[in-house]
Amino acid sequence: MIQPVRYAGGVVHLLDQRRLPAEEAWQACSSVEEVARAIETMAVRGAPAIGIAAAYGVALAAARGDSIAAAIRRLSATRPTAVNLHWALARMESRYRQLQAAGAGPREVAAALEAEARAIQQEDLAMNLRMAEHGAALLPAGARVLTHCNTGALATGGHGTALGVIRTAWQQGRLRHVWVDETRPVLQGARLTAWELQKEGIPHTLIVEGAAAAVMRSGQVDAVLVGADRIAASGDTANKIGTYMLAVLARHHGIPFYVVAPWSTVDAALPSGDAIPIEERDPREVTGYGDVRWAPEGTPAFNPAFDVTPAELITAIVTDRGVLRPPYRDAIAALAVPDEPGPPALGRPAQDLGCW
Ligand SMILES: CSC[C@H]1O[C@H](OP(=O)(O)O)[C@H](O)[C@@H]1O
Repeated sequence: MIQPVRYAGGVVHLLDQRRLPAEEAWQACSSVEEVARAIETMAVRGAPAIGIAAAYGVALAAARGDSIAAAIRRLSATRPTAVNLHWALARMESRYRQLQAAGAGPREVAAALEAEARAIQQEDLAMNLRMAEHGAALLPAGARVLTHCNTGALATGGHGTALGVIRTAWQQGRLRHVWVDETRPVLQGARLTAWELQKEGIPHTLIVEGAAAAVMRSGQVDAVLVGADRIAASGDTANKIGTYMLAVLARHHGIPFYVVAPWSTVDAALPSGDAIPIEERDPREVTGYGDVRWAPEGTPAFNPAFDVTPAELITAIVTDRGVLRPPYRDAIAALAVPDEPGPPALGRPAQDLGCW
């Protein structure tokens, strides 16, 4: 099974997703700064996977006797939209406060924080497997689905979210074909989803985003499956740029539009999608790729990494706790666990936890 994040002996090992599919290269991060830069440059990416990487970054800080507070602050500042990152850091912070209150020494703290990060990773895999069963049951036999970006094992603790549903549907013999959106500008679909599907022999066809409407109109799509980076209490969902466009197209063509995400992606404290921070990335990701520039030098470009799909365009939200149907505010409230640690309120910097 593909696991893009590993940890051993105070080093975070990341399968460098910028270099896939050409080469499977691992990056060894021996400092919090290296982990933070790997998240910012998308060497590791995908909402759950960056949460897992950040959690191991905190464990790495403890193993090296570095400031936990400084590590959490730095890692919190890497990418704003994916709530899993902030949820994971809040959980690591909470565990560290417990250890401090108990008077734990440095070695005990390091071991406990490594165990907490490993639990986050293992729980994510378990959530994905549960979610995939819920999602596959929604698909007709012989389903032809369209998916956006990469929501597979590369983006999570394993198996995947939307792509996890696709994997499970394939294993159950319910899936016929996958339309893979290339997903400009970083091409997570063309580079990463195609790589994952090819490795498992799952039938798929790569398309440019601009072809999605025609493919839907041709009657060759039974469902659209996407992941999420943050789901507000209203059900409004932030996901990779281009998702909102697919939701509008799916509604126009009468095709079910499913969001698939673990509960760690739900930000129940956020009333609506209007307040979800949308990461803006380097315009050079739009004007070219790597060393190749296709727009004229100096061309202005707008590069939001995500957009928000209004809840009314979402047929169902598939989570590890079950399938949510509208009205989502009620459905989310019904599944929320009272006093469950959630992500910090938007914009709250990591509290100073005190340093050694
Ligand atoms: C299960 S991954 C969720 C989400 O993360 C991706 O964003 P990025 O590649 O920028 O990290 C994409 O929005 C996926 O749908």
